[in-house]
Amino acid sequence: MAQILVINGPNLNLLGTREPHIYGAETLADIAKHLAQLGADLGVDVVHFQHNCEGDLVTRIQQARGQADFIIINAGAYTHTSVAIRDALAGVAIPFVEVHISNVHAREAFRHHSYLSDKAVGVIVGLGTYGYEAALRFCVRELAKKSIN
Ligand SMILES: O=C1C[C@@](O)(C(=O)O)C[C@@H](O)[C@@H]1O
Repeated sequence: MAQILVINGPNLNLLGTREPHIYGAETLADIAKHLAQLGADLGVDVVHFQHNCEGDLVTRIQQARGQADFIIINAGAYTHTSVAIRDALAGVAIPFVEVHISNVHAREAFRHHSYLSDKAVGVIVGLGTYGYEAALRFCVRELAKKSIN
């Protein structure tokens, strides 16, 4: 069964209570549960990982080599700062989709640049927590295309 690794970075463990006017009321546990259920319906294994530390995120990306077929990543604030996470994603060469709950382009200028976007297969911003579901559906479609060809 194909594996899709969902990675969430710093402060996303606070979803539900963190600036709900920006990030909504859903918790990370709600999102993880929903994605696991959707993954089961779509026939893929969804593995979830959250960490607040950059090095742990890098290590988890490295461990995905040979395991994950796709990565969905919301690197939180590290999106805008982390060459290390960019290098890890490039290093393992696993296709990935970058997700942001908020529309980062409608926010502070420092959120407009991402160290990940030009390496991503695609980027989803501003769709709220539905962005994760959209990303998962996209990944499953891509994997199905690959297995047909
Ligand atoms: O932590 C986050 C969350 C975020 O990645 C989002 O999902 O909208 C946007 C980032 O700028 C911010 O630092």
